[in-house]
Amino acid sequence: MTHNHLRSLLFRQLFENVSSTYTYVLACTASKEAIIIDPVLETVDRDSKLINELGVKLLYALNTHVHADHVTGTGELKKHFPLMKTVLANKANAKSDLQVQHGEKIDFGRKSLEVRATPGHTNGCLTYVLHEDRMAFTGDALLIRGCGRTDFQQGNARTLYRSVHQQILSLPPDYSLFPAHDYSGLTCTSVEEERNFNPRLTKTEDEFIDLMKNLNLPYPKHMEYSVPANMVCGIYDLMDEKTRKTVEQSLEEHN
Ligand SMILES: N[C@@H](CCC(=O)N[C@@H](CSS)C(=O)NCC(=O)O)C(=O)O
Ligand SMILES: [Fe+2]
Repeated sequence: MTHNHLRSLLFRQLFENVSSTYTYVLACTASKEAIIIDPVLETVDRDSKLINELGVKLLYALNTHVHADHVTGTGELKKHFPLMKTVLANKANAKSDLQVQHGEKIDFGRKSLEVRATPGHTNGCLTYVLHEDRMAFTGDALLIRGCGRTDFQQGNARTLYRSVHQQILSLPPDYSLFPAHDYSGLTCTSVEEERNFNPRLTKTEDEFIDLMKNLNLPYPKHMEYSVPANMVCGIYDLMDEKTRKTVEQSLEEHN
């Protein structure tokens, strides 16, 4: 007799349309233990309601990195789910309940995420791999047909190129890849697609570095307060006063 129902995954991809961020809820259907990846402050109420409706128990809120373009929802989520723990990479040098590093596992029920360090967009960028469901959550290291920029925080194009090739595109070709953002309406991709069609990562390392130097993108509009807010996982009490006031004000304007 098989027990596949005991190993199955409950999965939701959610979208925040101001920052074009994807948030993911994953739960083990057998135990109902769940995690959330990259929640956004503005959509915490929506996401909390969904988690309650699904009847799952939220163990961890994982940030793939210290985001620069929006404030993480992990701090506000703690108010809804007090036992939940915030997670960031130890290399992020930030404040979180748990600091994880390359090679560690994050378990929820019968499911286990492998933590892979994929620096280059920031030093603390992580990719979370769920091998048994052949999925990986790449944050801003690898975007669909793109990649994270390398012109601020601790960005380094050579490091990013190596991270993506060694830790993400080296996964089996059928693995599905889920990024932290998409700006063109695409929702997910696969290792095979990105190996063949990623216009940046199919270049040589030197060509990639040259291309990344010349992107000329404007800085994210909310970077000045998003980075310090995310360095403390979006927890108001841990923010300096100016950051807290700006975050509160921007949330009021949103609501
Ligand atoms: N316009 C947005 C910011 C867009 C941006 O810079 N996105 C980042 C990911 S969020 S740190 C990025 O790496 N983009 C790569 C690319 O090629 O677009 C805003 O103002 O918030
Ligand atoms: Fe980012």
